[in-house]
Amino acid sequence: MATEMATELKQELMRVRREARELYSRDQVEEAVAKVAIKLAEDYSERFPVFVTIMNGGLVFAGQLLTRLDIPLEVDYLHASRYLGETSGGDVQWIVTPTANLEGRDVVILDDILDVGSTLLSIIEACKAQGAASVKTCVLVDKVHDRKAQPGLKADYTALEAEDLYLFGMGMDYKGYWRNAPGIFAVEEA
Ligand SMILES: O=P(O)(O)OC[C@H]1O[C@H](OP(=O)(O)OP(=O)(O)O)[C@H](O)[C@@H]1O
Ligand code: HPA
Repeated sequence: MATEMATELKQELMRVRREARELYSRDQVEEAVAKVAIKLAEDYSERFPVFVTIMNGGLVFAGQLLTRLDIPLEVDYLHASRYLGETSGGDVQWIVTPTANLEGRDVVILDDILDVGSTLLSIIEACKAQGAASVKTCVLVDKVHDRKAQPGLKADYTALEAEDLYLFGMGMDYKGYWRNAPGIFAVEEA
């Protein structure tokens, strides 16, 4: 029954948070974000780029990063998802496309995590198809494993690396929850 399931989910969400392993504290994340911001500010200071955040996961990272960039830039977002509240991914589904005209623009895509990389690859392709002059990617965390959609796939800017565990916090969700967790946490197997 629906109510019983909801109770189970509530208990699971509390257990996952309680038992999670902190990989990076909020302060460590902020420090890493500040370093990436320095590089981006150098590279884009005179290019009037558009920074496109991938919702929902990219929200927290973008919020931290953008205010550290004192350069003229535009902010836009798109919503694409291939996990849809689950912990394993399917095909990338586009929910909202960017409103800015990307033709001729220098585009920087912001996201929380590069895992397999299918999401970023699909978005890079879509931005190029719209005529972007350049498309670079910037992620908060790169999950280290050998299942990348293309061997050796990396973002152009990476704040942190993490081991091959299911992560949440700083924008990354566990079953739709805990994006707000203050740090990067790994789910401990029950
Ligand atoms: O590298 P990949 O294996 O493609 O996974 C990375 C993507 O997965 C998550 O999004 P999700 O589909 O969960 O949507 P969300 O942003 O709403 O959480 C995350 O925010 C990335 O966009
Ligand atoms: O480890 C993860 N956590 C949250 N969202 C994700 N999307 C891809 N991998 C992950």
